[in-house]
Amino acid sequence: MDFKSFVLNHLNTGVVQTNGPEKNQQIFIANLFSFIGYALAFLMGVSAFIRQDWLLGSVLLIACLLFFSSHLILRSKRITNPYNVSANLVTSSLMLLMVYLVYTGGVNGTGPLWIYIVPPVVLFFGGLRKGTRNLALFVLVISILMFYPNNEWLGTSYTFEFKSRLLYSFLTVSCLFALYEYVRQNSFQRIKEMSQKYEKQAMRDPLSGLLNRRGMRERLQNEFERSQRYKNDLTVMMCDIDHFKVVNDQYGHDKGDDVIINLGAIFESCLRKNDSLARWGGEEYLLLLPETNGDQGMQLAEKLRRKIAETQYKHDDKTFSVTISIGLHQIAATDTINQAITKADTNLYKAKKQGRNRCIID
Ligand SMILES: Nc1nc2c(ncn2[C@@H]2O[C@H](COP(=O)(O)OP(=O)(O)OP(=O)(O)O)[C@@H](O)[C@H]2O)c(=O)[nH]1
Repeated sequence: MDFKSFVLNHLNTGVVQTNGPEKNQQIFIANLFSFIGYALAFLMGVSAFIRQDWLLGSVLLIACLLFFSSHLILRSKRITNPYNVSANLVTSSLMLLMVYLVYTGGVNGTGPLWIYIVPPVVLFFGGLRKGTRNLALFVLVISILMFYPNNEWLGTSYTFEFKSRLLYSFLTVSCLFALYEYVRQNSFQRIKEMSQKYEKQAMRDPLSGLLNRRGMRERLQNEFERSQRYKNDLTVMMCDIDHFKVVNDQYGHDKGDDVIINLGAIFESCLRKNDSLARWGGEEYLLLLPETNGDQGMQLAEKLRRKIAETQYKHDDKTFSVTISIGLHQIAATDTINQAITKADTNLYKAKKQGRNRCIID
């Protein structure tokens, strides 16, 4: 394994496809943060030991171990939500380390300069609400430590100007990061809603609002697998409007469209919640009936056929009605989805050949 793939492997610890892209990105960045955290803490800890600053060196090495543990947690299969546990560990270790640096002053009083790492990390891991809460807690703790009279709660001493400017600049940076996180969350939410909307639209037929072929394929796949696993009955029904060309020719395309929409509504009104209905082609509908055998499917088909034939449409001062032909097939264990649809289609063809306005099952 070369160095690049080693680093990428390391940073992708805990990334699995089932998480989805947003979560995986968070896990990747969590690994990156913990990697930077433990590498920096380790180097600074070693350098503190070389300077014979035993206490700072030990604290930094403990921080290094905590950051490394947050990475190990992401590998764990036993922890229920490894990302959350790891994120909590990174943020709390970082905040404690920074409180310690503010308290002691670090190397020559430069320790507090590291606290600007806190806002981006805390807001990234905690999100806007929890992140702001953690930041407020952090500000409260360091303010009490720094502004307690006579630097009594500090292991070092800072001038009032240094402390107040440190606090102001920290608050400014925190506000800017919180604003950025707010905008980022809002945009992310909007993009998510839009992509869900478009994903939904891509599954629907714009005229009738029913599922289109793509949407129905997904349902077919799911129901097909379910019926095979639990040995449940499953019936497909292919319906086609008879002589629909005549409707278009005599009453116009718009009226034809109305008929297509209305038929969809009639089908829907007769179906169960578990059934699926799609506009499969121009004037063709596909119905999928889980836990329904051929006889039960045939009863429903007859009901639909009669209801549709009885429905009257008005055009100017004329009324007309349409009929449908239906081909059914109860799916057998040996059928593939395509074979089942072809068999229903063959029965529909037979119904058309035998004079239309009828239902046929094999
Ligand atoms: N108004 C309208 N018509 C459509 C739509 N999609 C397909 N059609 C029409 O449906 C008609 C289908 O005609 P054919 O395939 O000859 O079948 P048919 O006239 O229904 O005759 P049979 O199926 O043999 O009973 C065509 O005239 C298409 O233009 C649509 O979205 N709106």
